[in-house]
This record gives sequence, structure tokens and C-alpha cells, in this order.
Amino acid sequence: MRVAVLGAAGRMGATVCAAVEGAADLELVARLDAGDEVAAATLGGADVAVDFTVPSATEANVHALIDAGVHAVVGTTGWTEESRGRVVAHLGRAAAAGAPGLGVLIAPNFGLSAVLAMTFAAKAARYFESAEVIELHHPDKVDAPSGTARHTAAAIAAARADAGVAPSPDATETGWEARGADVDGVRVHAVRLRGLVAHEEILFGNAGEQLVIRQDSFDRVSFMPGVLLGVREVVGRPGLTVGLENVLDLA
Ligand SMILES: NC(=O)c1ccc[n+]([C@@H]2O[C@H](COP(=O)([O-])OP(=O)(O)OC[C@H]3O[C@@H](n4cnc5c(N)ncnc54)[C@H](O)[C@@H]3O)[C@@H](O)[C@H]2O)c1
Ligand SMILES: O=C(O)C1=N[C@H](C(=O)O)CCC1
Repeated sequence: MRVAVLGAAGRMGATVCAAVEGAADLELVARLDAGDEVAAATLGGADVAVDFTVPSATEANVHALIDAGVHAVVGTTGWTEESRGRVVAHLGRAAAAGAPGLGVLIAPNFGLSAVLAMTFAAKAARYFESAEVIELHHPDKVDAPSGTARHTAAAIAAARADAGVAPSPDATETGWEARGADVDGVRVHAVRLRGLVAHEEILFGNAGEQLVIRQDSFDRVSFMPGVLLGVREVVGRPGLTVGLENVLDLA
């Protein structure tokens, strides 16, 4: 399978290029970065493109990949329900125009520990009165809260809503800025600290007990098995898939 990498000069993109080059069944055919056009002419005949760029560029890149007839595996954060909806609509138009079977996989985290932590958190969510998320990252990260934390909080909120659980108790009257971001009613706190890579802690509380689910990504190579799995699987998954948990059958 021929693979292009967008954001190839970045921390994740460079790691993905090395992983693709090290995989016997994959061939790295294009390395694109800021300023390069994303089009059939620059993609080197790629079957799949992997996007680890920036939140402000990733949606346009995915639309350009669909136009070029290339499957997409996206790790870049910053996606919203609206931007994902536009991708679904574009895939629909492409299929109607005779390009069926194109797949786009968007995953806020390709690390197995993070995907499992999110899955376990969604399972635990309904059993606790309180739930909060703390994400901790390197200080060069441009967005907050992390895509992973948003995805985790959204899954917790959906599980609690399904089960009819009341909002987490919170008597705060002043100083709301210290209570983190509100993601679907779940408080999310973002730490930026030199030395960290990517880490998440999900806290659940009941009277007299606490459950803490924690995952740590110490090195970017830990994301590579998930990225390569996504590359191999996306070609057989037409349409939009959100979250590696769906590829791993954990959803
Ligand atoms: N899904 C995951 O498992 C996972 C893991 C790590 C990071 N991320 C996310 O991946 C993204 C990239 O992270 P990073 O640490 O590699 O960032 P980075 O800043 O090191 O790299 C981003 C690269 O994208 C390039 N770029 C900017 N605009 C571009 C464009 N229009 N087209 C092509 N390239 C462009 C930049 O020049 C840079 O080389 C972030 O959104 C981050 O949150 C996701
Ligand atoms: O290094 C980053 O930036 C990361 N971003 C992702 C996120 O925002 O969830 C995943 C982990 C690393």
C-alpha cells in the first residue's frame, strides 16, 4: 500500500514517515508539509494519506484528499461535529459521483493505552456521582483541551445521559475560570509541562470512594501501531469512522 504523510516535518509526521518506511507492506510515496499543495499531482499515487498537521489545516487537507480519491487517516485534533459533518457530506457526493468506497478515519488518539482508558471511562461513567478529566501534555501543544480529553468527556457525558445520571455536583459560585473547560457538562483541566508527552487522568467519585483511570504516552512511537492499523484498515471502511475504538471493536 502506498502512503503519503501530511505534516511530515512535524513531531508526529516524522515519526509516521519512519514507521511507514519500516513496514514491509507499506511504501512511503510522499512527504508534504506546510506550503505544499495537497492534490493528485503531489501525493505520489498514494492509496492512503496520514494527516498530522494543525487544527487550522486538517479539514481542508481531508477535503483535498477526498477530491484526489485518497483514503485518509487523521490524527490531527480540532475536529467538531460540524467539520465532521462536512466530511460526511463530501464523501457522499464523491460516492454519488462514482468514487465509492473512500474511507476517512479520524482518531484523536492512536495510543492503545489512551483508547482503552477512554473505553473504560465510558463504561464506568454511569456508576459515579462525579466525573472530571485532567489532560497533561508537552508545552508545545497548540490546542487545549486535548482532542483526547474532549473525546473522553463527550463519551462520559453520553453514557451518563443514557443512564439518566444527574450533573456532577458542584457548589462553585465564584472563580469558574479555575474549574476547567466545560465539555458536554464534564469539567476538563489542561496541564502543560516540559518533559511530558501525552497523558490523561479520568477521575470518578462517589461518597467514600474514588476511581482513577490514568494512561501515559511517554514516546511518540507508542502511537505508531495504531496509526499503521488505521492505514491498513481504512481502505476497507468506506465513509467516516471516528475513534480507533471502532477499528479495535471496543466501541
Ligand atoms: N491522534 C493522535 O494519536 C495524536 C498524537 C499526537 C499528536 N496528535 C495531534 O497531531 C497534530 C500534530 O501534532 P505534532 O506534535 O506532530 O505537531 P507539530 O507542530 O510537530 O507538527 C505539525 C506539522 O504540520 C505542518 N503543517 C502546518 N500546516 C500544514 C498544512 N496546511 N499542510 C501540511 N502540513 C502542515 C507543520 O509545518 C508541522 O511540520 C496535533 O493536532 C496533535 O494534537 C494526535
Ligand atoms: O502531542 C499532542 O498534541 C497530542 N495530541 C493529541 C490530543 O490532543 O488528544 C493526542 C496525544 C498527543
